[in-house]
Amino acid sequence: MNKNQFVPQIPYGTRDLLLREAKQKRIVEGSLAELFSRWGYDEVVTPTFEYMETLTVGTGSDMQQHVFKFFDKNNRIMALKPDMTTPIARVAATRLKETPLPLRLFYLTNVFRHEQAQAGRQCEFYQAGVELLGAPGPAADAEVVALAVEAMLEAGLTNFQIGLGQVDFINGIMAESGLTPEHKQQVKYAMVTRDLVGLGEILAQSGLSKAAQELLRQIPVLHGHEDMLNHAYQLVSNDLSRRALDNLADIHRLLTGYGVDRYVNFDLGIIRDFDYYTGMVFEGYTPGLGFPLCGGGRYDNMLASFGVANPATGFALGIERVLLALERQGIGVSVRGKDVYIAWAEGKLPEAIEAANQCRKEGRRAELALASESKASAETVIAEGYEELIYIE
Ligand SMILES: N[C@@H](Cc1c[nH]c[nH+]1)C(=O)O
Repeated sequence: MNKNQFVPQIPYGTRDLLLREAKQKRIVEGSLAELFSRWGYDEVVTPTFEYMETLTVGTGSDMQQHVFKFFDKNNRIMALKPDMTTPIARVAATRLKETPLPLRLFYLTNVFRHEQAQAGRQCEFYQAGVELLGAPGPAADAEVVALAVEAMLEAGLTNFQIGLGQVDFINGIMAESGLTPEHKQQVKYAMVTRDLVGLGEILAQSGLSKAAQELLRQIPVLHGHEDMLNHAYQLVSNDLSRRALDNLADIHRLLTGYGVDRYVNFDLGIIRDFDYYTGMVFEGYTPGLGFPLCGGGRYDNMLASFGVANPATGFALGIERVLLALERQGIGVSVRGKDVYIAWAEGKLPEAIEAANQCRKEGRRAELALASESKASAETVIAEGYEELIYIE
């Protein structure tokens, strides 16, 4: 081989989805689009990139470090969208401003974030998600969580759990703790990354009372069912945290009505990696995958930053993560095989084209040979997975 031969590479954190994987992706996305539409959601498509200042309005400072930025011809800073929640809030506050609420929107798209790449975590990845805009109460939150459960079932997963949390539980504790803003940020970061040792160290240096430290240290392990909520209620005395727990109980009651409560437990340690959440938050986990399959929550302040104050809630599901989980759990996505191979003897191409047209009209997947061949050689293709050989002679 020529030593100087150019070996093209793809950028860090990107992947080619080939053949079977691309087909599986399309099948899963297709069934999710139908599911969302059965629940009354309409699709929206927004640009791949936005002005950086638009994304800054929506996403917090932490996420901005993960955004891919570039300049347009006029030197304005652009960014590849790191999620769809901010672009949808922009659309809802501008072009869809006059549309009656609530608005139910869904999307299937690629998004971009600088990440430490590994299987299931790439810098470019695909999301399916919904945003429910203009509805403040637990009914909207329960709808979104129930739809997330249905989306995972629709994709073929059965073994998963949703952890349901509420950001105000922690906010209430933080507010009464007297932590400095800097320490608050560090505590939150340790909780997002589930770094319990780090959390312990930060608290030890915080100057808080032993009781306050103990309470904050417990948050990441506060997960379970109703009895855990009751226990948490006893731990806190501030209004904000208690209202957060009441809100979770209300949402959970509705999830029982949806028949999905067995997939949901409470997890008060959930803090998502976007700063925009203002209420319930959730993440979906499955065995064998070290990061969430889906996540979402309520974000009531984002639309106001675009000039139209409206509450909102939503979630997104990682398509590659779902495919990876299906593969690791040995669950096949049934991908349609090859139906017919049409081969032809010397001079018979026109008849073979006609046969191929006919098969395709009947909805069969027909592959037409591009050169004449003997019947014996054509017959070997059956071993390649075609269901039928048509030989024109
Ligand atoms: N945009 C969030 C998910 C979400 C949708 N709506 C609210 N949250 C994410 O990418 O994780």
